[in-house]
Amino acid sequence: MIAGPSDRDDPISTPPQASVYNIANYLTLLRILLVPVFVWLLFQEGTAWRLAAFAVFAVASITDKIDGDLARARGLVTDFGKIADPIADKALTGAALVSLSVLGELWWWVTIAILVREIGITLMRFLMIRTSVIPASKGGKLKTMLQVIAIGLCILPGPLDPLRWAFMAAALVVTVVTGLDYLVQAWRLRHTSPSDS
Ligand SMILES: O=P(O)(O)OC[C@H](O)CO
Repeated sequence: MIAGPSDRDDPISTPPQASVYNIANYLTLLRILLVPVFVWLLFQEGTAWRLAAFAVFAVASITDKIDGDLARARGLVTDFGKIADPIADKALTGAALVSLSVLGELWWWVTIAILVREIGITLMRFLMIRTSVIPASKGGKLKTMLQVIAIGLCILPGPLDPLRWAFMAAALVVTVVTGLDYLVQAWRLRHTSPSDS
């Protein structure tokens, strides 16, 4: 959930790396493939479908934790994983947020604020990919964990409102703050010559 193949604090990529064809990256791809399944289930009517959507969302979220642990334990951290892992997280949470807003169960402004941050940081990572890879920070992982819990609570049927909105508010705040932190990190990387470090 909050850990991924991208779990490394050093923003500069250093070879040699494991092959990209490894179990951790396959789990990341599985997470992406589960997104349309999850969305389809979410749009079906009835409590059973809701619970099925929640189950798929939970499984997909758990692969995030497993792929990160595997990558670290088996030395499978790759630049591909560092980029693909946050994208898989964003595909899952982004699809969930948009779906909930389309269904009228979440304010659009919350979804848009989170999407702007997520897409913006992803674009920034791509723009900087030639010079450095900015991996997920601890704050970024906390953000994903809070988003997953908040979304999970929104998916679940039942009277969970105070809890739902408390987690969604916390997720929103951490999403914005970590986004600003990545921007500062990127600015520093661009304005620090190799001789300065
Ligand atoms: O905040 P980001 O963009 O680094 O994403 C964090 C990842 O989703 C953690 O797995």
